[in-house]
Amino acid sequence: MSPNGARPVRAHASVDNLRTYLLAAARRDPDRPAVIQAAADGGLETVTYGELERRVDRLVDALDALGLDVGDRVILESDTNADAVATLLACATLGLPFTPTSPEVPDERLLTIIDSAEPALHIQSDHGQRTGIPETVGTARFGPGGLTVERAPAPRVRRRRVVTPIDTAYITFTSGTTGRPKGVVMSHRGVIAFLRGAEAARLVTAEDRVANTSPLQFDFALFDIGLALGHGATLVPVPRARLNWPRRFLSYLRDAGVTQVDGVPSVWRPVLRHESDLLAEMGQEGVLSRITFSGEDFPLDELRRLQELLPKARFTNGYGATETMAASITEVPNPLPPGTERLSIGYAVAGAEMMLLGSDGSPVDEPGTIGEIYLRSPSLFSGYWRDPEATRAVVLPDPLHPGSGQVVFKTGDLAHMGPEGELYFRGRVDSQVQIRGNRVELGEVERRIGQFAGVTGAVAMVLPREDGDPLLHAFVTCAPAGPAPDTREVLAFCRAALPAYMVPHGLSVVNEFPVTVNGKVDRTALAAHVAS
Ligand SMILES: Nc1ncnc2c1ncn2[C@@H]1O[C@H](COS(=O)(=O)NC(=O)C[C@H](N)c2ccccc2)[C@@H](O)[C@H]1O
Repeated sequence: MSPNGARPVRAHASVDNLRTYLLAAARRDPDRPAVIQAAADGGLETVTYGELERRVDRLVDALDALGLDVGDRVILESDTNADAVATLLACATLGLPFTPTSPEVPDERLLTIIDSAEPALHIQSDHGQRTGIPETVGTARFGPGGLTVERAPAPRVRRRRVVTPIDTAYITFTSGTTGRPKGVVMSHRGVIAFLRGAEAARLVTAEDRVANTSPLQFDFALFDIGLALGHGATLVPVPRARLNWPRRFLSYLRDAGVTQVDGVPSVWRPVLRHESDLLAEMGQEGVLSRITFSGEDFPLDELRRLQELLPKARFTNGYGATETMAASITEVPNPLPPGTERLSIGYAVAGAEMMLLGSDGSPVDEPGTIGEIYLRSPSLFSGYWRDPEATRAVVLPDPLHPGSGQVVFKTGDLAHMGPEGELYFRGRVDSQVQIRGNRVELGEVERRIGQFAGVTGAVAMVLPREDGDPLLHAFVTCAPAGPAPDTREVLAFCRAALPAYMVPHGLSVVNEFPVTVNGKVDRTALAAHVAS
């Protein structure tokens, strides 16, 4: 019995709960490897499904003893590893929503999240460095030995007894474009609905070893955990430090026998730049059988170079927003047919539906015409944490059946439909820019610049200006060997093929593109580059 006499809360094995869904393989074959990870001695260690479940249950008992109530929040700060997964599964078992964050998230952002989430507990790993957690929050550490409580959370009376599928599994804070981060509240039912929908894409079998390269606060990491464990496969978390050293990154993948690598496009940039030979060697070995990416457009010239090095691998484009975990999983042909201008984001996963609406709210079903993607999905989030107004702005009555009570998610993404109804991403609604009254598609400018000899990457954006038209500016990276391209020549090259209003006003050569903590191109940092 727990301290105040209540029956301990548990998720019953029969209902949808992250723990039951992700540990199902432990029932089937507890000796299979659940996680292969870097060991303290620099080698690799394996945690089986049986061992993982033992760690979960030991953490459940320790957390249960703290007398937290279903719905009390826990901040889980860690790199992705077996003990972090055990901790989030222990939280799921007890109905404690976890807010994932990672060591590289700056202090003031963590404090903003704590201010919003008002968590009962902050848990970090044994060797976590975080200090300065407010007194109102309990603190603890986890490790292979279990949970060590440093500061017990404030006592509370337990009101709830059971954990239900619509209870919150996690709240992940996105860096919303407007400063204040928004807490995306995902229920057990929602997360499992997407993972079940993704099963139909048959990305993974139990023999696969899936490398995760995203930080825990990015739901691409949570998808990787769900995908690997949900199929009884093996999760291989890649330590952050390895990602910045391409040779160490590739040797880690090889040593761990990784068969799939999940990551945003930027994780491949250093490898393509510095270790293409080693990657080509691995491509010939044929162990790497699938590359799954998401988060932003994969620049096509980089994707083509990656495909040349991995001719036997399959490529998958995962599209969607944290508010529904994701929306579509689409096979990308390898090699890309010549002349391909954009990647398809295909069709929504089983059980969900993407539709295009025009700015007047009417359905767009004319191939080639741009509309905004609205998503009907069983994995729709529960809402933004304590922000009903922001929720109402994106969870809308189904425009096709307004009286039905159905709701859809307004994605803020634009797309056009292809001949078979498959969708092609055309940027964000708020990134459609007008230059001197003309709509400019930044991707088109970037594609043109990318064709200039020696340019390896291009990012176009408008720089805000107090007075007068916003200025179109482009940033390029170039091959390490060759000379930096002459900016005047690049602009002349644009003028030869683009209307005048689409020719950048300025062009900067940068060594590499800055990325956000989630690994996406950081356009704010780029703009600051020019301001400085
Ligand atoms: N494959 C894409 N092409 C092009 N633009 C994209 C793409 N995937 C997102 N995006 C963009 O990123 C936005 C969502 O950003 S997010 O909320 O941080 N979520 C993600 O980036 C990852 C997403 N939750 C996810 C998790 C797990 C598997 C697949 C996808 C979308 O609305 C798109 O604008």
